[in-house]
Amino acid sequence: MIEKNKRVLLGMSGGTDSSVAAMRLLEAGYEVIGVTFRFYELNGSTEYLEDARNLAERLGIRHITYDAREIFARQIIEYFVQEYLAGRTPVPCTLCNNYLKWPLLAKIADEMGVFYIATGHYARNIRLNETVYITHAADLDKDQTFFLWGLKQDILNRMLLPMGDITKVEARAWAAEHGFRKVATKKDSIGVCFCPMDYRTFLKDWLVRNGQTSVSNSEASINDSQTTDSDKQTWSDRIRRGRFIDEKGRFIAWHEGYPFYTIGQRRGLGIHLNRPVFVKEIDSEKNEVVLASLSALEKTEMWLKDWNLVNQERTLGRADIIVKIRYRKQENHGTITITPDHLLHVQLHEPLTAVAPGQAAAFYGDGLLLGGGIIVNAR
Ligand SMILES: Nc1ncnc2c1ncn2[C@@H]1O[C@H](COP(=O)(O)OP(=O)(O)OP(=O)(O)O)[C@@H](O)[C@H]1O
Repeated sequence: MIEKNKRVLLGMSGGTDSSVAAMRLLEAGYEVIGVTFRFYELNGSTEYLEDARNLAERLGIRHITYDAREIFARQIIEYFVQEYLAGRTPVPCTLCNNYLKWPLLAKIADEMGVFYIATGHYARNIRLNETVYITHAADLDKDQTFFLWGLKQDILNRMLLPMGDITKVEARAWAAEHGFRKVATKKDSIGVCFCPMDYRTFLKDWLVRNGQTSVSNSEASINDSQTTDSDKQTWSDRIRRGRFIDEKGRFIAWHEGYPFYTIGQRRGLGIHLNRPVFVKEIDSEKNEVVLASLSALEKTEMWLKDWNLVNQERTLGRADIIVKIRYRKQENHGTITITPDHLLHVQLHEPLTAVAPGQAAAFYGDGLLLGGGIIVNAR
């Protein structure tokens, strides 16, 4: 058991939030060690590493880098692509936070004999009767609790969240007042870190690049050529022109390939009808995308896998649980139970549209983040 001293390992991305978090932890009297994970480098840029290093140097704190590119590529990027290829909607940030970022922080902290771990997430935590819960940030606009439902007590017990009590505007002002102009004026990161553009462009690039990788491997070894051909076949097979159909199976128009559409999507379908239509279903086997009116997308029940509940008593069977399937403000009410095959069943009290398999649902009650899971099915 590591002693709870005033040492903390902080994830430093080089961005405003984790930089201000470092300053706030120092001000609170902690000895801060910064770690920057190399997850993914957009266009090969390592400016974030330099920024984190420079800041650590200015603050006089120890800084290390940790190369997590391989595991990130496998666990997050490949999962992201495979989910779209399976006709589902992935949640890479949720997975990264719950299964990669926080567990890595804990692992490295353990190796260093450091108890506390921290990030610049906008969230707070609170201990109630020996259980630690995540709660909303003071800045509700920036609240990131939605991404943290999978964390368990081993992590929650050690978390410090220095940005939970301040707003982003205050964070920028704080950095500026302390003479850190670059930190104060950094742009907010938007969307998924490895895919800030439209995911369709990313998907196309990734598939082409991975197809090409196989080709170049086969050039190195002639014996590989058969595998390569079948790989190429798989990609081109999966992404090909298909049919937009209505709920009765009638042809509406051609689409570019089912992975380029998500449930609930209205824009960018490339078709013009005299009524608004939305993606209702994706059939990856048949390469068909069902379009329907918004009301046809309404669901009142969901089943979740890979779920986590911080406290079952506070969550199960209660009628006032808030269910969120989006990071942004949307919220709904539901009753949650465990099914005999160990899924979570969510009975929604008001219908929700655009519920997509693969997405996450998070639960809140009494102002606490109570857990969540990955949507397998909805009706
Ligand atoms: N590459 C990284 N290395 C170490 N920690 C990271 C890294 N990326 C993110 N984090 C940690 O996770 C937190 C949340 O990251 P996220 O990218 O979701 O938010 P953000 O608002 O862009 O944060 P920031 O302004 O600090 O970049 C960050 O504040 C930071 O503590």
